[in-house]
Amino acid sequence: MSFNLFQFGEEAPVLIIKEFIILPVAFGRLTLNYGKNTGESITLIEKEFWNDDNWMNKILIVLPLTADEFDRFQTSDMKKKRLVVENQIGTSVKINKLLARSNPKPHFQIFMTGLGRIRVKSLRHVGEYYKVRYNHEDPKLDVNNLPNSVKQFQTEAQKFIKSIRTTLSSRTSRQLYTTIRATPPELYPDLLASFLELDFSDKLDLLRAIELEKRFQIFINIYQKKAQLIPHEKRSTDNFPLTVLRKYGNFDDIDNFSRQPSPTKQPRDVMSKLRDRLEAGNLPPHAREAAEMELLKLEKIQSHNPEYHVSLRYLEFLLDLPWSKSTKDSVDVKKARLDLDADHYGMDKLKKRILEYLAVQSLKNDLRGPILCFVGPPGVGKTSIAKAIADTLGRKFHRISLGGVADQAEIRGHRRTYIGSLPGRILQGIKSVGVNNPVILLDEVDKLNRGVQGDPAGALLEVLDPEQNHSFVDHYLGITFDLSTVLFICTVNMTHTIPPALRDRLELIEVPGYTQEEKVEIAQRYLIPKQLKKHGLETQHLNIPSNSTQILIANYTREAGVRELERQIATVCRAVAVRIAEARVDESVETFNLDSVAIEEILGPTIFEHDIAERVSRPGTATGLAWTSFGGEILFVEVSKMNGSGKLTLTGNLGDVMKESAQLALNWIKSNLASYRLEWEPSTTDIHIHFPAGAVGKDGPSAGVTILTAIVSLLSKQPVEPDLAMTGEITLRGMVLPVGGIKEKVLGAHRAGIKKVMMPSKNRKSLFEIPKSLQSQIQFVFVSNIPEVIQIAFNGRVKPISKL
Ligand SMILES: Nc1ncnc2c1ncn2[C@@H]1O[C@H](COP(=O)(O)OP(=O)(O)OP(=O)(O)O)[C@@H](O)[C@H]1O
Repeated sequence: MSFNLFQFGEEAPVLIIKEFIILPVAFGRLTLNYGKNTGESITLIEKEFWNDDNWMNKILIVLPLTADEFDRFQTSDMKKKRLVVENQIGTSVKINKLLARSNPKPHFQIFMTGLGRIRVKSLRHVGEYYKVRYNHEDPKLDVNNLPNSVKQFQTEAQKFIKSIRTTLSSRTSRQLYTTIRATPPELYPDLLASFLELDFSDKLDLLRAIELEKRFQIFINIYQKKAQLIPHEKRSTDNFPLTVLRKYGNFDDIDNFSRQPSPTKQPRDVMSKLRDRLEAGNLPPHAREAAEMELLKLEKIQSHNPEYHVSLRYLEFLLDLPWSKSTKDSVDVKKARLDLDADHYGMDKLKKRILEYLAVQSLKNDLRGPILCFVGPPGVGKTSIAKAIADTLGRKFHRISLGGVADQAEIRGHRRTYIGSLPGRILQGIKSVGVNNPVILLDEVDKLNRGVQGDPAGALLEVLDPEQNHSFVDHYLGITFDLSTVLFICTVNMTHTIPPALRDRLELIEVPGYTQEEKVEIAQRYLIPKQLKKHGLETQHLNIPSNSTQILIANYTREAGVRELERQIATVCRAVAVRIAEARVDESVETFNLDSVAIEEILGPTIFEHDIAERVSRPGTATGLAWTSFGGEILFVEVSKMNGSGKLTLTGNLGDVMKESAQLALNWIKSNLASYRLEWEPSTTDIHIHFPAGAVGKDGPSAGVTILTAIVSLLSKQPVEPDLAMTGEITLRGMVLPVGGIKEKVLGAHRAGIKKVMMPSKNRKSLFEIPKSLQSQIQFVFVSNIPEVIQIAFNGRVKPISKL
């Protein structure tokens, strides 16, 4: 995946949704049913919120589209999807409550509060849903220079509020006034509109009105249009607004608004509360001094001054930080061993290293030491084992995803002089867990980007360096905060993209992909019980025998880890939950046995077919093995020739090293044409080599033997042996050199149904990494030069003349 260096703004998951709007400062409730068209939204909510302990602190973007735009989005490719959503206006929201229900059919209920308008800058597909980068679109109202529409609005709004008030209890009406006072004036149209039953198009006009003059005018038009719908004689009576007032449900929710201070009057109790907190908090001297200074400054600023809010937010953040709150460690290596074994199958090497680490640190009575970094494909349990470490130590856990971060301010905060400045993610995380010694997982450190906004890896170095991190300065906070008691753990998918200076500080520990047998064990022991519990099912409700788990793994997933498998098991559990909920009426609930027929009924026909033999049945194609950040995978190489002038064309998003391998292969063949009796006139023939799946970037020298085999296959008109996959680097003189990632490649080959793997002789020693169960299912052949490659790839059907 590549990132544009010039993408600014924050990133958050996005719910792209047809004709549903939540306005800033409004409450909204959204019901998401499990259905064909809601798969992406459901996965988003499950992964980003339901399965994440930190969901309360996350931002969701709700992006409303018209029916027309939505259809266009659904039916187009990624490029066109981007055109549909980029530059659109949406709302950033905070989810207040999330309910998963299975009655009458499975659905999520999401209760949320709109925070502000945003403009989408760019769209990114992450697995099965989308994320957007966005900018805030919050122009402020200049109170000294009000546009005309705002003045007109003030009169209309007063009428409106007065009439609403008569229909409300005195308590609710007080709350309403508090809410209005607490809302910045530029958001008044949104606030009042949230009390009206509005059409989608009216709401959309209002949402998309960034310019304030226009926004106020739109509200006035909407309000007046609503008023005209009411018969004249009723209009003058006080109950007019009731007829247009939305049935708002729980009016008490309005209380939640009142967390902001009044923009027109400086509430005295805000100051005294802050002072009380300052006195009660056990702040170190330098933080106390900074807080006192800020408090003095705040007392002097009028509350309608924009500076007031900036200063108040800063002070609240400073006081919220857990300067002296920490949890007590319980480092007990025996217990840690049991805890890790209790939720994680296998992973012996990793567990051993973690226990050693804990043992050493407990002897030193200090958890400072090398920074552990777990390396492996997605879904192999890197995050969940880090969480288990936190649990066994009795520490709080916080995860920070760094994928695609290109701005050092994400780590170290913005200086307060910036409008909308925020603290960095490290301190935000520490604030959210409420203690200063959590385990912080820095996820996807290998996907940090260097952007125009500074180098985030440099900032991270400071965070991780034990020499420096006791006096870490976040630009927003402006004073030092001691990070030395935080236990940092990093995860990466691949090592070569970790910024080099950072790699130096990390102790890399490999977490490899799983074999089919290991996956069955993980599913039977952990994933199935976990999902049953999550869906409110008992073991007597659903039986998944291990041969059915095998079918799920082989036919419905293709991954190195077990994340997709867990998702498929969750789908099965949901389907069974529905059956049980429906069956309850006549009270007979039998154990549901998941056999192959039931699997197909619930999950549909097999997703992955083993079609390799068919793909390589024609001359000119060969199957290679590649190592990617998702684990090992098979990779096809296709070659064709045409009349021309001896040109070589390479397609399929290749890196330079891979292009060089192709050139090497071709040159070796040119110099050995005669001895293999290959039909080719280089000066009048063009050769085209293509690597399918052009969207995925490919590089490295290990495809050399595969490219060579595919070309020989084309020129000799002989198909390559079916069920054979290969890897190895070639040299111009015909040698085959060893390559890396053998274990992942072999696991990938096995997943794809390959029966025979050809690899360089020098890689023979890598076989010890491969589980015994796999060694008996795959035949390994070793080669040290190109003639041997050709001999094995064609099973003796292509031979050099000299050996005839
Ligand atoms: N060995 C294992 N035993 C039990 N459960 C496992 C094991 N490995 C993975 N899992 C489960 O698989 C799921 C996915 O794991 P997790 O999210 O930790 O993967 P990850 O390696 O961190 O992936 P990513 O790199 O995408 O963040 C979790 O529910 C985890 O508990």
